[in-house]
Amino acid sequence: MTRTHTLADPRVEAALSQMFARAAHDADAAALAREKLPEGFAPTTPQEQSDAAAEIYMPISAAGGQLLYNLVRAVRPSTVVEFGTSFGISTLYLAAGVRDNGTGRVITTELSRTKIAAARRTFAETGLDDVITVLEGDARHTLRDLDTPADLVLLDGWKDLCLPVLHLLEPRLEPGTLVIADDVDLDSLRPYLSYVRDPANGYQSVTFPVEDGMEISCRL
Ligand SMILES: C[S@@+](CC[C@H](N)C(=O)[O-])C[C@H]1O[C@@H](n2cnc3c(N)ncnc32)[C@H](O)[C@@H]1O
Repeated sequence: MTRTHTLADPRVEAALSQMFARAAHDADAAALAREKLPEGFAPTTPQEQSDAAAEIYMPISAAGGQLLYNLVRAVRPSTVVEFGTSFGISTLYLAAGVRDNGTGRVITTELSRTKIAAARRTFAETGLDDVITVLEGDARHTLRDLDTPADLVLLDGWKDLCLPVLHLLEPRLEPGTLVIADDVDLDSLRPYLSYVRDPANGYQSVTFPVEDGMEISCRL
């Protein structure tokens, strides 16, 4: 018997390949963003950073996405929470896993209105919009009143906010919940990594060597 999966759905394959092709031009888009923020990212607010970066995809890698899909299949989460939708590449991998589980949903949050509009179109075109809820705004507010446990978490927004967002979600993490963060090589993720790698804080954490590295932390 041939088995298939939603990542092989032509609509999903086409959306992912188009978005990865556009993301290949991120360096050009980043140069334009730097012109909008001549003093750099540091003195600006997360909203200003997101507005300046509205054309930049900054996606997880395809291999990272396949890892997320497999984790969703294995964990069978009722609720996946994602911080940092961007144009929706990682969200599609998560939602494909949810679709193939036949149960669950993805809640994702993003600051850039431009990106949210594009991501919503993509979610509808791929037929995955019924399992995705997009929360518009700052994750520190949109995820504050989450009314359910977060059964699998992807933290991929601005790296200096990953630790505050984790703290916000901690009351909703049951023992055994996996929290995944992308881009372990970035300096701005260091405070987060120090926290989840210190067993005193209640995680067993491992760096998974997929492309630029994902930190997978299990809530104890
Ligand atoms: C690295 S990109 C996410 C890439 C996405 N996960 C993917 O694989 O395509 C980070 C995104 O997080 C968003 N972001 C940053 N800080 C945020 C915040 N406080 N609340 C919501 N979204 C935020 C940015 O606007 C940006 O689009």
